[in-house]
Amino acid sequence: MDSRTKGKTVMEVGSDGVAVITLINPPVNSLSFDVLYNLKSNYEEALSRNDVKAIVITGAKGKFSGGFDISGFGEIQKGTRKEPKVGYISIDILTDLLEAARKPSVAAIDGLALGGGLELSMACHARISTPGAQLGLPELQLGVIPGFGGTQRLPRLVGLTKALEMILTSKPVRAEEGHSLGLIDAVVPSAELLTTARRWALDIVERRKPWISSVLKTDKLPPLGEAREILKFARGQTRKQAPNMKHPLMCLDALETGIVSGPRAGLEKEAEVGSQVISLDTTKGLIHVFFSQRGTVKVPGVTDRGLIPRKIKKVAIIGGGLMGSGIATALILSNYPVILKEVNEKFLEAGIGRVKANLQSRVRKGSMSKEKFEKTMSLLKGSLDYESFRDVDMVIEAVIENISLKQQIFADLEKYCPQHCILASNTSTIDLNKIGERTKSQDRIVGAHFFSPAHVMPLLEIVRTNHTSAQVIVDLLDVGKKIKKTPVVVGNCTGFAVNRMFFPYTQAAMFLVERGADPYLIDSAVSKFGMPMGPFRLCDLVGFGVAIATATQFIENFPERTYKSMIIPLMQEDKRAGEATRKGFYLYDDKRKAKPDPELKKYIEKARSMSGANVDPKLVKLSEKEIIEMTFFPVVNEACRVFAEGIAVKAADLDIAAIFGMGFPPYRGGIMFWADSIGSKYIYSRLDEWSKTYGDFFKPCAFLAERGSKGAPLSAPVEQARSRL
Ligand SMILES: C/C=C/C(=O)SCCNC(=O)CCNC(=O)[C@H](O)C(C)(C)COP(=O)(O)OP(=O)(O)OC[C@H]1O[C@@H](n2cnc3c(N)ncnc32)[C@H](O)[C@@H]1OP(=O)(O)O
Repeated sequence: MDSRTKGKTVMEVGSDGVAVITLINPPVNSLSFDVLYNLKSNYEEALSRNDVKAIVITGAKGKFSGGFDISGFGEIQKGTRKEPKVGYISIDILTDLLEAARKPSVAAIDGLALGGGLELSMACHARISTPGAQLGLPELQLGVIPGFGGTQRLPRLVGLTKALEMILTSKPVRAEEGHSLGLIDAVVPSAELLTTARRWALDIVERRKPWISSVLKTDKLPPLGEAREILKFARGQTRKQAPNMKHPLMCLDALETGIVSGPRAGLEKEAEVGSQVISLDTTKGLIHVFFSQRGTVKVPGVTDRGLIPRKIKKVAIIGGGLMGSGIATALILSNYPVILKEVNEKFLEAGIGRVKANLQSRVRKGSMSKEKFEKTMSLLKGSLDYESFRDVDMVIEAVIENISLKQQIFADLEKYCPQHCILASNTSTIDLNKIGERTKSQDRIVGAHFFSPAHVMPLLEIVRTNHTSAQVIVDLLDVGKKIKKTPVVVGNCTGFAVNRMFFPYTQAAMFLVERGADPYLIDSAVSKFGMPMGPFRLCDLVGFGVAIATATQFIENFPERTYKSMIIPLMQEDKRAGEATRKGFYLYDDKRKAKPDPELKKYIEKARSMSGANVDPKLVKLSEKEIIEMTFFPVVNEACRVFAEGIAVKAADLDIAAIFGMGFPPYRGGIMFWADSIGSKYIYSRLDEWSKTYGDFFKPCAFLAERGSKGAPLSAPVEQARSRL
């Protein structure tokens, strides 16, 4: 293969007259332009050869195809590749050459057929699959649409309602379900896949099996009036669920055109819309996220040293509170035997009870069987001492944020655990060097910062000190993968990456409110921006106890840029501690529905007089855009510090940390990507102006000042970084 080309296809013609074309582009046989153009020429050759009666398309090494090569979209966006003529792939190649051919084709699907992969198979005249293969159109998740005919063929094969569900949720179905839906014609063991597909193709030639062009099918489509109602409902839902994104509605336009005006018009509309969506900002953001998420496991100097992850056979967790029990749940769900240690019987029972409740909720929802529940729970053992720690491979400490308590625990762990055992702390803010101060095991001390609830939230912040060994990081990355978390490896400091970015966000909100801005308008603007909730609603959810404990760490460590508001401590004094007490910035009813509270004014006014702040008429009347800038530019500023200090090695890691740790909207590409879409010059100038008016909380850091003065991108690599990694 030429080193400049990405993938290829090969064709072999058998004595039975079947040409087998194999897609080859490791690791997932993505459909690069090279693969697609090769496929076209192989296909043309097969059609022209007299010794070929039928064609089978398959993928190399147990995978049909993971879809169009996503980096191709990036090349078109950057202008490094010219986009082919609109409709060239979906109409000229897949419809007019492949589906309309006078020789039939069968797709032999092993492992997966996603996106363009499934669309290619739907243009064939039959599909045979191996058991368990994943079949789906996940394009919307990437900001694009199923643009290789998927908007037209899927509804015709599985019906409009199911097709909408698959396309709008981006969720794949397994081959067995695909078979019952009519998407797959037969499910056969892997060893029989090719022989069955070949025979099926010849059976079509001999008219023993039907010759079906999916795009021409109409039997699964509802009558026009009903179809319009279904699409209207889908549009309403989409507007509600994805108000800041255009591409899902554009995808529905393509679907509707096909149903109303026929498949040819539908394919043309799909091609037109498919080309338009590539240049949407939201699409650029989502594609950036796809590659950045996969990039977090590539840590220079760590994962490029050929280290093999050691097998972690048993894990111990210290502390069965909310975090400890969540972490235990995540681990046993991935088959790790776990010892949960507590200080007394009562706490231990409560901790095990929480794990049980986490699993029982799955049983109630039907996502876990009773047998699986019993089997999973049997992996958990309780303990009140360290005796059972003698053969554990990893310990995760998850007790309250108290430095001396943690120091004592780590000193004990060094005594009881084997030499190779990884000593991890789930601290969310405390410097790991301080935690390990009383041990000699600095090389195996690491942060494993989970987010609550730990068995649900996808991020795992792996915190590395200057002493943590590369092997320990590699081991933890492997555990992260096995428990299905997105890991981000960061350096050691107060708050690490996520909490350091989080902190200015809530602080900015407090600052604005003390100067007269309406907290409920702030929450509403931030939710419209795409965060799951605003900063005040979030403080209520997290609880004021946690908020104050975290704030204390920041006040101690970064006093020059900490805004000290008394709003939360004043409410806490009055036994308003957030959602758990049914009162915080909001009032909560029995169903936990939040309602604004007029009494809040009282606390704000008191806090204002304590801090000596005045109502600022300009800040009272902020537009939504200004609210977003004043709450998120301080986050960008802190992210820049984190990046410049080498706490994060890549700006893209901060994007992933912000998305999975803070709930930053993925379609904005993450905090640094979003900042660059606005421009460093503008962000710098705003922060600079605010810092002159309102003080050092807004002061742009040196990194932002330097890049802002040149208008340079914030996410460009840091040269000669004082990397802590
Ligand atoms: C009009 C048509 C449009 C389209 O078809 S758009 C594309 C639609 N397809 C998808 O959205 C599928 C995206 N890929 C995935 O969901 C997953 O991947 C898989 C389920 C296919 C495999 O998952 P796992 O086994 O966990 O591997 P991994 O780490 O996600 O990926 C392995 C490497 O494969 C690259 N990759 C995967 N899919 C594509 C693709 N479609 N185009 C380009 N690269 C792809 C990744 O980036 C990574 O690469 P590295 O090892 O260098 O990190």
